[in-house]
Amino acid sequence: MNNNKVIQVEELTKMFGDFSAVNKITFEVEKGEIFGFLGANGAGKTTAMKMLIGISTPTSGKAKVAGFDVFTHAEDIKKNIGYMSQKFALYDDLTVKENIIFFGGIYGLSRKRIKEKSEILIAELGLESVAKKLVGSLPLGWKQKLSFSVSLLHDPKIVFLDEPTGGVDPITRRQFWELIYKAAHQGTTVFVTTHYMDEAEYCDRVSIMVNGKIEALDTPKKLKEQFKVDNMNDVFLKLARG
Ligand SMILES: Nc1ncnc2c1ncn2[C@@H]1O[C@H](COP(=O)(O)OP(=O)(O)OP(=O)(O)O)[C@@H](O)[C@H]1O
Repeated sequence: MNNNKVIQVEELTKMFGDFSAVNKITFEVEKGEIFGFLGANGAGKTTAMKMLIGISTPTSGKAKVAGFDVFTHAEDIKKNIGYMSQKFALYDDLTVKENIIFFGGIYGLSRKRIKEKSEILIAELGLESVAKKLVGSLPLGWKQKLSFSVSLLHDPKIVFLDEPTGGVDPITRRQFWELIYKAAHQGTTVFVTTHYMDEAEYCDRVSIMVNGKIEALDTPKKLKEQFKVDNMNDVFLKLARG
């Protein structure tokens, strides 16, 4: 595999009975790229992402993630990726520090490494004053930033973010995106689904799924040119709403 291609997908398909939830999608994502994965509700994003993170076997097609084949090496994929969603966050009844220690353990980090990482992470996020507080007592935006950092504890090549900023205000979302940029600058590939079109503008490239197919894929700038509109919201409306 070309080392710069962290995701390689060819004609990937998932059928539920006669229904193609994901219908022959083909794309590649490079190292350090922020790849936006957009589509209206029911377009097939979650189904596609589940195949890429190794928890759902495709019906047909090919896909490699972090160098591993989704058909034959799904377990290796799980160990080598980060994952964060709005729904799966941290444990509310553990403190900030305890969550880091807990997830560090799950990811197989040594005690020494967990200690180092937790100090760096708490300092980077400016969480010193709340390190011993229960995560449940923190505002949602802080939880999401912490959850993102925790998903990177084991230095994965790629992190999958499933609507990571749902429900928080635009300023907090912007701060969250600063963390995404930082991870990408350090070489982590970011695969992100979102319903916020301002966030689509922040991606290096964006794909838009409609009824199981990728109907458009390019940089936000080129997509706006192609559809002759001046924002991603209008690109999305033209495609996803017909
Ligand atoms: N296990 C399943 N069995 C049958 N149909 C399914 C199953 N999972 C998903 N689908 C269908 O596949 C289609 C795509 O669903 P999917 O959840 O992937 O969409 P999505 O783009 O992630 O939507 P959302 O933004 O609402 O999460 C939908 O029509 C859904 O009803």
